[in-house]
Amino acid sequence: ATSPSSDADAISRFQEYLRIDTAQPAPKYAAAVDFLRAQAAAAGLEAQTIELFAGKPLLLLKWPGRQPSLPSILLNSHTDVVPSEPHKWEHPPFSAALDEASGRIYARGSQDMKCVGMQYLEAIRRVRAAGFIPDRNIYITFVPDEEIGGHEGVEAFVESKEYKDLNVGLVLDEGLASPGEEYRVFYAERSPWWLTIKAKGAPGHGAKLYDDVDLVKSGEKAEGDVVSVNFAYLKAGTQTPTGFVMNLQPSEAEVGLDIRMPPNVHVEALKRRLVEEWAPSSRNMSFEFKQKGCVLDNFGKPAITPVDSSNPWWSVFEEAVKRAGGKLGKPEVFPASTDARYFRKIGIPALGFSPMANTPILLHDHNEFLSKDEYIKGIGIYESVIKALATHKDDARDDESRAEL
Ligand SMILES: CSCC[C@H](NC=O)C(=O)O
Ligand SMILES: [Zn+2]
Ligand SMILES: [Zn+2]
Repeated sequence: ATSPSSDADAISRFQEYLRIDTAQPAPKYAAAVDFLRAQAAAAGLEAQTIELFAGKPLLLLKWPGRQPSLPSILLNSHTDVVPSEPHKWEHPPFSAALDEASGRIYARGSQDMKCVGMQYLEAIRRVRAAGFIPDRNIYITFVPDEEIGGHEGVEAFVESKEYKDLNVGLVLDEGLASPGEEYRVFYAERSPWWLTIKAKGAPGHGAKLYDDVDLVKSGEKAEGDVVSVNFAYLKAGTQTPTGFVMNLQPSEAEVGLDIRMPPNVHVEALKRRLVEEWAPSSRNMSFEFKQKGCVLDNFGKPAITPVDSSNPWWSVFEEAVKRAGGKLGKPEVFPASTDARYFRKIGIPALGFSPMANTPILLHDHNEFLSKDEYIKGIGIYESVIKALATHKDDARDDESRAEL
């Protein structure tokens, strides 16, 4: 049970975390980890800082279970946030200003995803205080660098001895806010392919004609189910203090494309198109991937976490959300990318879930906010989810797959 005063304390702690400027490209990771270690101590959790790369600490917390040989649960969140344009915000992005009238807390990271990291900790404090002890080990990770691809974060972590020792059975990671009353949950995601295409040609008179770069925009279907191709930038032309020169054929042009690939997409067809149509070398064009996420897992299958009876964790999760009074929408493919892909790639089931209903989707946007009521409700959801996932069900009526848990 929660009291208004403990809720108020939880909100203050959330604001404190939000006030730490962990924006890329220079996140204050040390400050975040110091704060989180203090929170972990208050929640009675064991803490270990793992620095696989200098200056990129990954905080691993542990709540030991009664039966440590069971597969464990890993609750993941990233500590970094994307940059912001402060002058376009109503409240400074690291003020965590609480608008009293609306109850909204404004901050970069309020949705993506400092809320989730703190909600895990608050939920654990509450279920511990109520005397709950998990059967399986519960781990909580606070990871760096998700927003820049996770290469020196979770991608490296899942290959480490530290990770392998955890015997992870299920990962929870981030999802998205939902403007409606149903929470959203994600069982897969689109892979990021960040592509630059360069065109080279002879400089000279601007009246010479060259072909344009042929670019495609995606059609409209479910957000996560289509390939999307978005311009990130276009770099060309010759600039002088008075503007771009019109009658000078540039010798180089470059386009940056943010491509997102759904897990079931026909990768070879797109690659062929790229080589033959978008950047043919016969036209002095070249391309380079700045990011190229895997569509398939290490076993050659689409990197998807089953959300049916073949995945015994799924029904436990689904029922726990319901029990706490939450409604779940139909499981979706995450339209962007998260660290969950690195777990799915090595065959570990991972669900993307950020319990924010009745909330506009503002991740990476100006004036990102979360209302304090939704934040507190989310803690209640995690209390239910953590208790359910932490409990070993071995009664006879359960099917074989459930028994494996
Ligand atoms: C190349 S990984 C980038 C990860 C980032 N994640 C969430 O916004 C994204 O742009 O989807
Ligand atoms: Zn995120
Ligand atoms: Zn993000």
